[in-house]
Amino acid sequence: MLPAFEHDDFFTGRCILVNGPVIVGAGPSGLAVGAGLKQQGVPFVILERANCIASLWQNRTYDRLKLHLPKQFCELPYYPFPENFPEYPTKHQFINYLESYARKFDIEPKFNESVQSAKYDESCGLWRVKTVSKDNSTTEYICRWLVVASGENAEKVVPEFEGLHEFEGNVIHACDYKTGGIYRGKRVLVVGCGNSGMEVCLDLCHHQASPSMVVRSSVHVLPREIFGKSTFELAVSLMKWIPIWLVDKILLAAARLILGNIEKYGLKRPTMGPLELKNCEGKTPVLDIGTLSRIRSGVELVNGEILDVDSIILATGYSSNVPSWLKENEFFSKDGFPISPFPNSWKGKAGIYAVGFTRRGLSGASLDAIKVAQDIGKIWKKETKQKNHCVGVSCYRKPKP
Ligand SMILES: Cc1cc2nc3c(=O)[nH]c(=O)nc-3n(C[C@H](O)[C@H](O)[C@H](O)COP(=O)(O)OP(=O)(O)OC[C@H]3O[C@@H](n4cnc5c(N)ncnc54)[C@H](O)[C@@H]3O)c2cc1C
Ligand SMILES: NC(=O)C1=CN([C@@H]2O[C@H](COP(=O)(O)OP(=O)(O)OC[C@H]3O[C@@H](n4cnc5c(N)ncnc54)[C@H](OP(=O)(O)O)[C@@H]3O)[C@@H](O)[C@H]2O)C=CC1
Ligand SMILES: O=C(O)C(=O)Cc1c[nH]c2ccccc12
Repeated sequence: MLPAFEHDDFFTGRCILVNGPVIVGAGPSGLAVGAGLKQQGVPFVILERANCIASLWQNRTYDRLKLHLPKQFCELPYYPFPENFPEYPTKHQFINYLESYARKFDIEPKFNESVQSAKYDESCGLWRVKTVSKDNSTTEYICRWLVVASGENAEKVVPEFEGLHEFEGNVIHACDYKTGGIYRGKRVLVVGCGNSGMEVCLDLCHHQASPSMVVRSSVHVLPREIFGKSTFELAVSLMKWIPIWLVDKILLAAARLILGNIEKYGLKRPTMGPLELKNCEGKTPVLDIGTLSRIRSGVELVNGEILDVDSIILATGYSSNVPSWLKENEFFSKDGFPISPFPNSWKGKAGIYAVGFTRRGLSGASLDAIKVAQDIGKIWKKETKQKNHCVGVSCYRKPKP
């Protein structure tokens, strides 16, 4: 049955019926679901607001970025990284991999289509997904399944603070920072001490700028490696055997041994351990790739002082944008993340799915993608078989004798 149009919902653009799921976002999550569906012969449409795949990686990250988890935790399903990739691939290597991933599975997202709203139409049991493109034309996609893969980092968080509007220097968000060339010899205030803030500071140091970092609350900094083994890998192995709080204790002891007492640089540690904090609140620990040694080599601690700076970089994080377009309140909460925690966050009612919202980076996204593609594939095949059977019956004509 085709959807009934409501009075208050008058729509003038194109209308496209999709025989399969609509996937919102062509980042690693959307591509991984696409690959799983392609393998089963299930048709789908990926809607992407940018003009390329993985726009977070291509357009909103700095040049020097490398994956900070070892490569085995960052591969997408069904297609491994090339063998010559280093332990921590560069962003360019990762982007090349994603491009070949899309090519391998013949995934062609619809670019420049930003999803403005998605609503379940109970009258026909279908999702109605409206997009607007660059030329302002609108399209409505109608489908049985909706896969939300728009990312945990869809929008930048830009805080308001006193004096920001009067400040005459240059203010950017970390997502617009590429390299420190233009900051040579300048005093730069970096607001935020997550992985972005830390790595932007390090890059500024490499470019002979003088960064100061605002540390609002507390942060766990861990060495990226512990005795030659990736901290993340070590944590994952330990968690199979011992409780998470004990793993945290071990990580913190190792961090103390390797990094020393970081509190003396003004970096207070949260009371909860690093992995528990990541699990409970989604706050990612900083994996140090050299910033700490720069702090040691001489950054002053400023507290309540007035700082004279030339530029500001807001490394204040990101948010999901799902609440701005998804008209639904059972599966996603107001913060733009699924209400049910991992591992039950991938499937909702009425054909809605979420991929890449478990705060477990690329490995979490891959796990979601496999489950979602399998689930949709199973239902799609069953329904398609039934439909074909029906069509077969209705088209049957008794041959003339
Ligand atoms: C600087 C940085 C470094 C990171 N490094 C690592 C790492 O080393 N290892 C790791 O595991 N994770 C890392 N992450 C986490 C990151 O979330 C994942 O790497 C990955 O990008 C998540 O993929 P995704 O497809 O879920 O989201 P995204 O990559 O954000 O892709 C979502 C896509 O959806 C599109 N979109 C959003 N809203 C709409 C809309 N309304 N309509 C249409 N399209 C829309 C976006 O344009 C985007 O292309 C990093 C994150 C950042 C910010
Ligand atoms: N190499 C890599 O792989 C990298 C990975 N990433 C990943 O990208 C994701 C996003 O990281 P990131 O961009 O660092 O964001 P985060 O959300 O991790 O960190 C944001 C930081 O900004 C601070 N902050 C927010 N608002 C304010 C404010 N108004 N005043 C002062 N401080 C403020 C936060 O402080 P508070 O804690 O007090 O809220 C926090 O320190 C993470 O998952 C991270 O791991 C990022 C960079 C590199
Ligand atoms: O980089 C990110 O955003 C990630 O979410 C990767 C990640 C998942 N679990 C972690 C635990 C410690 C450090 C990074 C991660």
